[in-house]
Amino acid sequence: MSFSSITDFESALADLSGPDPAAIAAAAARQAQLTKPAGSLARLEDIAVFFAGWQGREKPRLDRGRVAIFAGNHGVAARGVSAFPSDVTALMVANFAAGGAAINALAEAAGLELTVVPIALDRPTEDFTRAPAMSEAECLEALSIGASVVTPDLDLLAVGEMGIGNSTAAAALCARSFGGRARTWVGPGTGLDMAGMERKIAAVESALAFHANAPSSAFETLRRLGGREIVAIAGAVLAARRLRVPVMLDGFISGSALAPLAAVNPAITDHCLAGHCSAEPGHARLLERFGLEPLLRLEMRLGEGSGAAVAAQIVRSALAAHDLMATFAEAGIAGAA
Ligand SMILES: O=C(O)c1ccc[n+]([C@@H]2O[C@H](COP(=O)([O-])O)[C@@H](O)[C@H]2O)c1
Ligand SMILES: Cc1cc2nc[nH]c2cc1C
Repeated sequence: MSFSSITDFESALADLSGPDPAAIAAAAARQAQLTKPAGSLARLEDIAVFFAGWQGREKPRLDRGRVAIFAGNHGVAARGVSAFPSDVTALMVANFAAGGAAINALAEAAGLELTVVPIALDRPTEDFTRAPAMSEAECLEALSIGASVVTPDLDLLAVGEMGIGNSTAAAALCARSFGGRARTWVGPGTGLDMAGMERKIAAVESALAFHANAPSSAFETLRRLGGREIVAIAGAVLAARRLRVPVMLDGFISGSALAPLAAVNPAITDHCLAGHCSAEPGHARLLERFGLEPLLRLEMRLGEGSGAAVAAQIVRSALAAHDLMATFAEAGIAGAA
């Protein structure tokens, strides 16, 4: 899937297919027959049925899962809104390639493959407090780059990001999409002190004022306030929907990619699970807006797909129970009276 025009993007967002009702019914019926009191595996049961619906099979699988990490640099970082300098983005991309980052260990532990996609790191986006972050062509290109990591053989796509300054973009995207004051969406990111937080709040406030009269479409919000890695996540999630590949979201920044889309069509998160709730304060608020209950609350705030990779292990447990447990009939046990 690629996005060669804004219309391509808008039609994909307007025309979201649903899960397979027959597979959902078959998986739910199987859950009801497994040797346990009805509902006792609770959300593990829901996860199995969710995967059945999107994969279109009674017994869903997780043979091939991919973590896709997108990386981008941000003009707004020059405003002192991160605890780290922008060159750390490229250095961490090199670390992902060398196998030394947290996500390398966590993807390996979860049995997921890892794809790292740096996007024009030597060309930071414009400072969105005084200009649109990207041109239309740049935004479409980032959407298509995101879509290109999704292949029909995937059983799960986990989305992650790396980009110094991108929690400022995420806060701006959420505020513009869902309303609320800048300070309700801004948090410490990589570890800002109080003075840094005030600069970050001021940057988000300036951005909201600068773009206040711009069209409120999902594309314009992404283009004006997003970053290339964030836009790529939006493209990947749309492509996954087209191919019915379930998605595991990561933290605040990965989720913020869907805020402008959800403001237009809330069904965009229907094929997504929230892997965890990050310590970044805006994340809990964002998940509430999406109506998603996170699988984990470990107070992580790393990004790079780390929370999504850990949560994939919960999915493995859910699918194993669904696939491998005996039914009451098979075990010769009478069901509930
Ligand atoms: O996933 C999260 O919720 C999360 C929370 C705080 C920071 N991060 C990561 O830290 C970077 C953004 O933080 P900052 O302070 O540079 O805006 C970016 O590379 C993210 O992957 C990620
Ligand atoms: C070291 C470092 C690693 C990261 N991984 C994702 N975001 C990050 C930000 C920093 C600063």
